[in-house]
Amino acid sequence: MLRLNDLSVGYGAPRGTVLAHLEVEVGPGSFVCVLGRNGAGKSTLLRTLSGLQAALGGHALLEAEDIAAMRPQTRARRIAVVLTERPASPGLAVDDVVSLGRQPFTGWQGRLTADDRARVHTALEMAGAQSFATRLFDDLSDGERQRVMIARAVAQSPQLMVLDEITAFLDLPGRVEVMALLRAHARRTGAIVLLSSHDLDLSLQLADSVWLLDGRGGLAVGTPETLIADGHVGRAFDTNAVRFSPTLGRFDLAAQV
Ligand SMILES: Nc1ncnc2c1ncn2[C@@H]1O[C@H](COP(=O)(O)OP(=O)(O)OP(=O)(O)O)[C@@H](O)[C@H]1O
Repeated sequence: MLRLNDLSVGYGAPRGTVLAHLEVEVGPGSFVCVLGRNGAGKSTLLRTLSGLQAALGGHALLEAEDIAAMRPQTRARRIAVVLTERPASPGLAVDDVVSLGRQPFTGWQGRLTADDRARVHTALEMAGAQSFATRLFDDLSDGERQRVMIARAVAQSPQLMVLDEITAFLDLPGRVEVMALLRAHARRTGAIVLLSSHDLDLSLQLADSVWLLDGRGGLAVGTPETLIADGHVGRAFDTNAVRFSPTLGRFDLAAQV
């Protein structure tokens, strides 16, 4: 269970609070999409939930344990984070990079057990990265690297997986495939998967639950169906040029454009 308990996130002055007093609970096995326009606060929220940024107030609890107070080793075992930044991995082959996902569990020598190796193998297959497992990570395309980082997170077998705009470099079939595999991973392992995305259509089709940031500091939480029907999606994304149609379930150009 992930619980946001009166959580406020943001920065010092001048930007200050981005999202305030969040109260949300997520059960195991949920695939949650975090949606909102540019600057709404998706990355700020996900960084805070990953323990990479201090909260301005309140707590984020994973299985009742405050994420901010976890020892780095504990956090590394329980939370996997995938960001769009490219980690430089000079000289490392893809399977070495994915094996790093097991590092929080290996002893001080970092030796992989047969179980660790099996998890790495399965993760590479799941993420569709098996065919380039022996290549150098730094030689891969952006989309291929993104799959490797997903494989590393899967190999880590975390309770919470946080992925920030990771589908940005993937082509359309790749995005569908990756989001579907993350949802299946959540269901199969009981992990909570939190993914921010600008892929509104796909997210609304695949998410168990959506966290919709309205860009004014508000957060609406619900199933895609309820958020669409209640007009939250339109309020968060409509502009003079495009409008979300709840009946069609997609954006249309506004009449005057
Ligand atoms: N390091 C920072 N210091 C101060 N303010 C920041 C910092 N990073 C982001 N912000 C501000 O916080 C707000 C939320 O930014 P954030 O990056 O979380 O939005 P986002 O929803 O992830 O946007 P995008 O879709 O463009 O990636 C914005 O107003 C942004 O300018």
